[in-house]
Amino acid sequence: MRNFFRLLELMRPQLGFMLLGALLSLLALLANISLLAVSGWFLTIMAMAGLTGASINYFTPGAVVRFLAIVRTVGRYAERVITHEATFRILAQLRYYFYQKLEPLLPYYQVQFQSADLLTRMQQDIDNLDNFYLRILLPAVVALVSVPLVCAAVAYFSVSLALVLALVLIILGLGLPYVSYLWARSQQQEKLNLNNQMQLGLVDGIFALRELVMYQVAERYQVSMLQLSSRFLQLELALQQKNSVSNLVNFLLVNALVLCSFIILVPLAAAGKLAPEYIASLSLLMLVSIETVMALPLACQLLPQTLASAQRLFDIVDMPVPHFNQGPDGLNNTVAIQAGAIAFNHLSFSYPGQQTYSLTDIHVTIQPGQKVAIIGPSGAGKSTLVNLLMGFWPTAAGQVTIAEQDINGFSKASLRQHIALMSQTGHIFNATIADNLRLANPDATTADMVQVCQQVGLGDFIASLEFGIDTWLGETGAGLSGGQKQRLQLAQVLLRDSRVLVLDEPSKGLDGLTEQKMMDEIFSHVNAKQQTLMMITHKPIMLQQMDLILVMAQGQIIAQGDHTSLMRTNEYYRDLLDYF
Ligand SMILES: Nc1ncnc2c1ncn2[C@@H]1O[C@H](COP(=O)(O)OP(=O)(O)OP(=O)(O)O)[C@@H](O)[C@H]1O
Repeated sequence: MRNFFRLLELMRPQLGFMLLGALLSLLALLANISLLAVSGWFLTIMAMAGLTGASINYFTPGAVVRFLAIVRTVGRYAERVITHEATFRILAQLRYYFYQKLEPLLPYYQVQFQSADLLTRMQQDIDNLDNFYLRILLPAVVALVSVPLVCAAVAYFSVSLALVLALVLIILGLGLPYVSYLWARSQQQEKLNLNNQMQLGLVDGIFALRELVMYQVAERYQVSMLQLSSRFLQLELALQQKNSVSNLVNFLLVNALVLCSFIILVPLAAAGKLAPEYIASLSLLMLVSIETVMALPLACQLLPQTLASAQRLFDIVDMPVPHFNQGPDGLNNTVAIQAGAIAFNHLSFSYPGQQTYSLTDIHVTIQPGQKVAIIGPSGAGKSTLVNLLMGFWPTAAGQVTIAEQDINGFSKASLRQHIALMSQTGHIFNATIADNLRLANPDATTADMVQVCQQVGLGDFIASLEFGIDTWLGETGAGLSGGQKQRLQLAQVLLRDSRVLVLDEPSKGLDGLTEQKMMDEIFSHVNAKQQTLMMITHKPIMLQQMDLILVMAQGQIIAQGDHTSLMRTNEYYRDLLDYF
């Protein structure tokens, strides 16, 4: 129930729309019930007048019927508009809220989150929450108000009929759905789990399609997906069958209610305690009064599923947020990042939930404008070091400082404005080359973009394309080769014009000539702009041009110096270069 109230609290800003929607819904429902009841009464008195030849005023009832019909139609239309407006606003607000909560957690909990699972949560679970107002709260509120009103109106004519009506409505609205829920609970749960499994399997399968085909396991994958899918269909069928049984009981109860109304009302009319024209009116009212609770079975069915979706989303929201102790996005920070030295002061770091340290006692200072290479075997901690500089994780033991200020205190915005990172796992968006470049610098002109593409060796390729830099790239840059993707990411970093460039193996996989040209361009760019360069690389041609080389192994800096001195004095460095 805690999730129920948390959802209510989240939706509070849309309370006005929600209440207006409920009011209109109630109005349309009551107009419909009254319309049928008044019509029944009107038809009866008209028939009786026809039989007896009595003259009656049919203008007033006719006008009332027309008025109720208009209220019902307009009310239903307005109700649809307002309740859908409220739902869309709620959804937009929930999406924004959950994304805002998720964003600061993402680099921190990268290992725990599975992208397919996150996708399901952010898309399907949030979509499931749209049921909460439209299909759960709204019917419940409407039933709570309308059932007592309709029963009170019937009690005015016959208390016993009102009691029978109340009993049937409670059975139809709550009893029957509860029994159906218990009956189908385990299958519903299994269906939900299967649905999640299918989504995860499908997303993983699509991402890994090439590997599945390559390792000849695509067929096995298809069979496992088919098994899940046929079990899902079996469950759907079983649930539909149960639903049909519940619909049958529903139908029988409603008709029994109408029969009951005749059994109670006819003797009353015979005894002169009820005007006979009310018999048809009240019987029709019985028939239509089930509309007050008609949406409750679905609400009961959707409630557990919606609360389960809310729980999955709140599980993310409730994860402890890494504490960065952020400062304001002030000018001082910007000035400091632009001009200050970067220092790692006895920095040790372990990833959340890990027992071992990925970095141990890193102690080094990088002066503004210095070109620094970081080398070391796989798993040495090179990427971790640059990720800490980017502020992706808060540091606990030791410090990373810029101009002697702890970066935990810098705002993320000012840190990322002045430190540009080209990581190994950069993402190319499903957009044009120009759109991808503008992500890095929204103010870049076409000339800037063309120039930077030339610098990274993409000039000829882009010139050969029919639409040039306006060429659409497809999902994750499908229209580019691996090397071209890498160069496009480098172009983004250069276009960003930051004070510090952090490049994680920028020339990995490129042929010697392209690599040489690209590196020359990077160095002349960095020299011209007096930028600080930190580069993870193993390429000797680059190492020779670096001011400082940090040799890392098992999370430590085991040697540092320039290429010539390290070649002369450090055997590990020489072996490492031979190895690469
Ligand atoms: N998100 C993470 N969660 C937990 N452990 C991690 C995470 N990222 C890296 N590690 C661990 O930290 C250690 C250092 O990893 P890191 O990626 O920094 O090495 P690297 O030197 O950059 O390796 P490579 O050259 O292969 O990219 C490794 O033991 C790795 O398993």
